Amino acid sequence: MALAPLDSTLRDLVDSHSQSLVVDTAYPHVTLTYAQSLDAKIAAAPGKRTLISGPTTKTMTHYIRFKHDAILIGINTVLIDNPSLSCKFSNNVSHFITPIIIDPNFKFSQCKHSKQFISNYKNKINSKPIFIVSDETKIDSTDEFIIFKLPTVNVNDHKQFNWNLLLKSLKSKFEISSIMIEGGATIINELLTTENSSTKNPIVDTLIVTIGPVFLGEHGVGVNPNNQLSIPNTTVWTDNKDIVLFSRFGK
Ligand SMILES: NC(=O)c1ccc[n+]([C@@H]2O[C@H](COP(=O)([O-])OP(=O)(O)OC[C@H]3O[C@@H](n4cnc5c(N)ncnc54)[C@H](O)[C@@H]3O)[C@@H](O)[C@H]2O)c1
Ligand SMILES: Nc1nc(=O)c(N)c(NC[C@H](O)[C@H](O)[C@H](O)COP(=O)(O)O)[nH]1
Repeated sequence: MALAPLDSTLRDLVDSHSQSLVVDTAYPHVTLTYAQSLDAKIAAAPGKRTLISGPTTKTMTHYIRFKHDAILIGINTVLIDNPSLSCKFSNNVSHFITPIIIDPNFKFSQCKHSKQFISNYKNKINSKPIFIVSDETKIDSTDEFIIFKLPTVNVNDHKQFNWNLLLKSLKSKFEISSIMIEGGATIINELLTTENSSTKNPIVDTLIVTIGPVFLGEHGVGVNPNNQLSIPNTTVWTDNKDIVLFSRFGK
């Protein structure tokens, strides 16, 4: 289905929040963006794809994709939502975004749905997807995707990547200068409280949160970072349905 027209104020806000203030850095520009309910849930229940935001902010999401080299999500979101991870916004030119999936144990091998983003690569809609897997995983790149191996540490029996190493590696190995991170909950919670190890600023440069006019209740999947967190430099947009909060988070 065609996207709704892009609201011009939203376009200006995305433009002013998508540029790196510091260009010469070892890190890509990181935009963290997601849609949440009024009770800070991003899905109605684990495993349930849930529409929270409306058509105007959906167009904004695709415009944000248009402004970034890559889109990163966690493997659970891939398995639950079967996302297209493509950019449907075009300004006479198409934008080939690179899907990046965080999948230390390569759970993607258990994927039972149609793998939309792989078909999109084969149909020349996306760039070739990159899976980030643990360096202990025995899987190699194929003609459908790139396997990129990184070391992990064990935290509560989970293999954990270091976000600083991961983001710097994406820039140095794949020339990714800007990355949009869409979730899910685990990744959002981690990134909200991760520092850039050189500057000690938040590792996220820009935060864009869409709030839909709905409560999703106690079974919902929540955004709840470990620590208390104040959001600096905020600007708010609304169309009297959704509310979008923009922040130059990392500065
Ligand atoms: N509303 C929104 O904007 C939005 C956006 C994306 C996803 N979602 C929802 O989020 C839910 C999924 O969230 P979730 O938390 O279960 O899954 P997730 O998509 O965040 O994936 C979590 C998995 O990613 C891997 N991972 C994450 N951080 C890692 C790290 N530092 N090192 C190594 N591996 C790491 C692990 O395998 C982990 O189990 C789904 O219901 C989806 O619909 C909502
Ligand atoms: N903006 C937004 N509003 C929502 O109500 C919602 N549930 C998501 N969720 C983001 C999640 O990552 C989805 O899986 C992808 O947004 C799927 O979108 P695509 O198929 O890639 O176009 N995002």
